[in-house]
Amino acid sequence: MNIAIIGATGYGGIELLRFLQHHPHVSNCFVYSSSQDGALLADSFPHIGEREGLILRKIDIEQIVSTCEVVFFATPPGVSSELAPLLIDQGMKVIDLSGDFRLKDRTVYEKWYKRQTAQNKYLQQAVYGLTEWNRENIRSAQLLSNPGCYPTATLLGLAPLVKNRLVEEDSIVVDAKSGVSGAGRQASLNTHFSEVNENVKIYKVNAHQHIPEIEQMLTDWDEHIQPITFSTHLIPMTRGIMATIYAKAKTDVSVEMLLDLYKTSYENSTFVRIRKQGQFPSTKEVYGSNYCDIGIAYDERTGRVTVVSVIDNLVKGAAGQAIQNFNVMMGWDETSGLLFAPIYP
Ligand SMILES: NC(=O)C1=CN([C@@H]2O[C@H](COP(=O)(O)OP(=O)(O)OC[C@H]3O[C@@H](n4cnc5c(N)ncnc54)[C@H](OP(=O)(O)O)[C@@H]3O)[C@@H](O)[C@H]2O)C=CC1
Ligand SMILES: CC(=O)N[C@@H](CCC(=O)OP(=O)(O)O)C(=O)O
Repeated sequence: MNIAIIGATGYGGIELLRFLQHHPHVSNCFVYSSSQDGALLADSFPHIGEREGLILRKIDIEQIVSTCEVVFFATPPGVSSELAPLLIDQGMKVIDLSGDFRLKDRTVYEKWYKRQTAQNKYLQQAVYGLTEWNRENIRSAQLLSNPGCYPTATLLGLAPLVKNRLVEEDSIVVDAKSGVSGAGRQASLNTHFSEVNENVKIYKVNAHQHIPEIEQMLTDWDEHIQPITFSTHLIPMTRGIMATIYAKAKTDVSVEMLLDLYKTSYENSTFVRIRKQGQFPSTKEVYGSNYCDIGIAYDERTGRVTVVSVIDNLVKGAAGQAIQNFNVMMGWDETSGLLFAPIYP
């Protein structure tokens, strides 16, 4: 199968290439750029090596349709909403790593992203790719909207609690931290070394674009769920997200019962690993891999559950989950090309 990657000169795009070049069902990856037509991808990323000979091509829809079967977008907001419909209308399969197709209500997208997105019919057609909880719909998807990095960690951590109505609907608080690669490769004031090093910064307080994405999924699972408190922090590391989630239990629960529930919920999900009682994951334990590791505690004094969920933002939070969804869409083993162990230390 031939694959197109649009946005290959960015972090999400180059991570897609890292996995897809070794994928058992992919023969060729073609890489596209809006700014570097004809250049070697190795000029942007010398680590891939010039011998790979990957030349960046101009984004030409007709050329892509005639060469490739599946198109991945790893582009900033506003790009896929413009280009993906042209591919969809010609029967192509599209997997979008951006937020353009994640929110079903255009007015909600416009409020949080402060820009326009695609026509409603494409938003309704898009299938949300939180793989572990939407496999049936993903199998028949033509337009796959890959979840955001923070929503992936948060929703995988919350799903068993919310789906089983175990927590008070208005009690969910998420404290999340991310490495700097989550902001992409382009330099900015907020992400340059001396701003980030030896520093922890909270950002987009009560205004993060992932809040409506998380709430959309939670209310699909339980319509009574109330708005959540969700805070994001930038921390001095390259990759990784930790979402620490707090919620008040509705009924008497125990940590043993919660661990059993999580293990059962994810028993058929290779990429979600539940820690033993008293053990909690750290971001390095999933670095470079498609795993989401989860630890759980219950405080009998407060009646609150704490869930700790970690992922690599560029893998399970972006390229890895996109390929997991690609595998499901194509009817292959969900883990194809993805069973790399985390890099440790
Ligand atoms: N980084 C992360 O951890 C995650 C990112 N995402 C999402 O994935 C997408 C890509 O993110 P990331 O790789 O980090 O971003 P980067 O900024 O690293 O890369 C984005 C790439 O998009 C291309 N691009 C820019 N403008 C245009 C345009 N007008 N038309 C076509 N291509 C364009 C650029 O390549 P060129 O100039 O060569 O065209 C650029 O290299 C974003 O929407 C992001 O929100 C989702 C989850 C996690
Ligand atoms: C560290 C950092 O800046 N992270 C980004 C995550 C970007 C992302 O995944 O946003 P999309 O919803 O557009 O895909 C942020 O917080 O906005």
